[in-house]
Amino acid sequence: MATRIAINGAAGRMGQRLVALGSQDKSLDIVACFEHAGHAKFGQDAGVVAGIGELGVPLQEETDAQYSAIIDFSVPAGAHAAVERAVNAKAALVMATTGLEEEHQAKIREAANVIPVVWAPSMSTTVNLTMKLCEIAAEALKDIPGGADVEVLERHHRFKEDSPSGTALRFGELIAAKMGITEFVHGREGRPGARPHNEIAYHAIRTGDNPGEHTIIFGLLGETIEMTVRASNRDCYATGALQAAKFAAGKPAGLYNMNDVLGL
Ligand SMILES: NC(=O)C1=CN([C@@H]2O[C@H](COP(=O)(O)OP(=O)(O)OC[C@H]3O[C@@H](n4cnc5c(N)ncnc54)[C@H](O)[C@@H]3O)[C@@H](O)[C@H]2O)C=CC1
Ligand SMILES: O=C(O)C1=N[C@H](C(=O)O)C[C@H](O)C1
Repeated sequence: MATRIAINGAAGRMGQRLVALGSQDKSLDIVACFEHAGHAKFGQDAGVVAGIGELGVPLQEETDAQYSAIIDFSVPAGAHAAVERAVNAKAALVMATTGLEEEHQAKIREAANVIPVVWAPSMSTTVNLTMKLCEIAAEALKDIPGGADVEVLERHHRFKEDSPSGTALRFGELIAAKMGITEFVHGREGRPGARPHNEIAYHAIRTGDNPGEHTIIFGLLGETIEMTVRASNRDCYATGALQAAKFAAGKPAGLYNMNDVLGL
């Protein structure tokens, strides 16, 4: 039987790709498409808005439909609403929105006591694989003579509201945990002085319509290793999120990540 899903933020850049790809997947049934009532296309058919023709599901704030998973790609307030919807519906939650304040993050952790939650800053297979590779590099380089300097560069479209990306922050956290790094900086200017080893720096570039790329640099004295992972469109995130919804629906309550979903 198909997994019945709801999409939160359904008229957004990601929401539209979820509607388009989810509607082609015979193992899924999109039964609700939530949007902010102030959206210019609120009330219109979600499939028409996504450019795939009539889906029979409007952009709405409420639904009577039953669903077993809800996927959220929206904004912090929308993510908060998605948590409440998931808990009330006893449905699984796939949380993809980034830039969440601590209060929103606490709500997600609390929800995971009663429902299954897949929470990840990137639903992409190659990004999650690169995270694993960076952990291997960090472990190998943590005690290298002369030290290894770690910097995380990310590039995204001009419309992105949060910086640095949630993915960049996760790369930094994972590497810091392996290397025992405790300081984080965001860009540099003036005369900050010689670079300390106990620091990871983030650099966020915002141009055009870039769907997302991350470069992680481990700079040694005499050689450098860089890992770059790059999306050419948003479908890598959408397919990962749809896979996460199928994975989580019906699972025991708890916090899961994309390694669980992808078996990494
Ligand atoms: N985890 C992942 O793999 C990925 C995460 N993201 C994150 O997803 C989020 C959304 O990204 P985009 O689709 O590019 O943004 P977007 O701005 O195109 O879409 C957000 C949508 O949420 C809607 N919205 C606002 N308030 C809402 C509410 N209260 N309830 C329901 N919907 C509401 C907006 O009207 C808009 O249509 C961002 O935080 C982004 O960083 C984006 C791509 C991949
Ligand atoms: O806003 C985006 O577009 C993206 N956001 C996510 C993030 O902040 O990490 C994931 C992806 O890089 C695209």
